[in-house]
Amino acid sequence: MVDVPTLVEQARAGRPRAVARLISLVENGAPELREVMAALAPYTGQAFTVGLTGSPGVGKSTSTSALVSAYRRLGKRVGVLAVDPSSPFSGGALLGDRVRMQDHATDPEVFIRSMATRGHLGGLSWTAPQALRVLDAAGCEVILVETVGVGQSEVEIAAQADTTVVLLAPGMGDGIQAAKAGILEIGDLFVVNKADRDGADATARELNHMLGLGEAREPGAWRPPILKTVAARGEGVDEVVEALEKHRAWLGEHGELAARRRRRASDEIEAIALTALRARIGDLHGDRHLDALAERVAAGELDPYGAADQLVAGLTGA
Ligand SMILES: Nc1nc2c(ncn2[C@@H]2O[C@H](COP(=O)(O)OP(=O)(O)OP(=O)(O)O)[C@@H](O)[C@H]2O)c(=O)[nH]1
Repeated sequence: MVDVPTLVEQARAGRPRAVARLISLVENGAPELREVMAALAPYTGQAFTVGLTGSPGVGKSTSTSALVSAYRRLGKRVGVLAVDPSSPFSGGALLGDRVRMQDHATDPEVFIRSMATRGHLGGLSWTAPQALRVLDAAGCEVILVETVGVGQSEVEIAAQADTTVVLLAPGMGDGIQAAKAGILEIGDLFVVNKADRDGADATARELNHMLGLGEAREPGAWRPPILKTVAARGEGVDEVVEALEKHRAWLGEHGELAARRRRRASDEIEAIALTALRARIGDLHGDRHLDALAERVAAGELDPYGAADQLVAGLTGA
């Protein structure tokens, strides 16, 4: 049995084990989640969430760790969520292996957690936002969401944050790769890491060109800055924090923060509702009903839309 009220109280007091247990409940899609989310709701909405994405090897975990240090210097409580949508492995193991994060392992004001979401019942659309709620309620003022890889799901997760940082590194043809993966559109901030290597300026220029940053924009529009860092030495990282704070202020002034959060909430509600519907289709009709419809569709006796209508109609009034 999970004692939800006690767990929530402990998490709010910043007890790492309680935070970890709540995130495990999210990850496992536990039945207690409904109660957990209801209890957490009044304490959420405070954290500034920052998504970080970029090709493997650009230095995401090094940058995340450097950003944690920078925010800690400002006295902020920080949460880190590393999401790996392609991995079925869960628990803290993943990040535990990530040596660069170990600098913060003993800091009681830093909460680090990795999540594997492959095969999760509700999919990604609700696991990451719900884990964010836990960290938010635990008093994290900033939450960094690092995604592993740049597949479509990773991009979606990073784009769900208040502010999204796209990381690149010189000499990897990264600009072009990023454009292909559709991540240029989601960047509020671009960071060319490994600026100690040749080609950082060229990458920044290429990016500037691809983003059309030289062109005129509407007055008041956000112009994504391109910054350079050497994350391994912490260089340029304070400037990234400054740019993040600028973007946060811009979001607030333009009503975008609220709009982004509403969009995120609406995705979350839809995902939960769809999961519930899917479960009800299964419960109400069982496979036999679906099989019978499928047989008729396959035999050309019924069209798939008509069959789907019959399935959905069975849900009303249930
Ligand atoms: N030269 C240089 N190397 C760096 C810098 N930042 C990170 N690295 C190195 O780049 C490699 C990849 O860094 P990670 O932080 O693991 O990169 P990642 O993007 O998280 O990579 P994945 O774990 O594969 O997703 C490591 O060997 C780092 O030490 C930098 O600013 N300059």
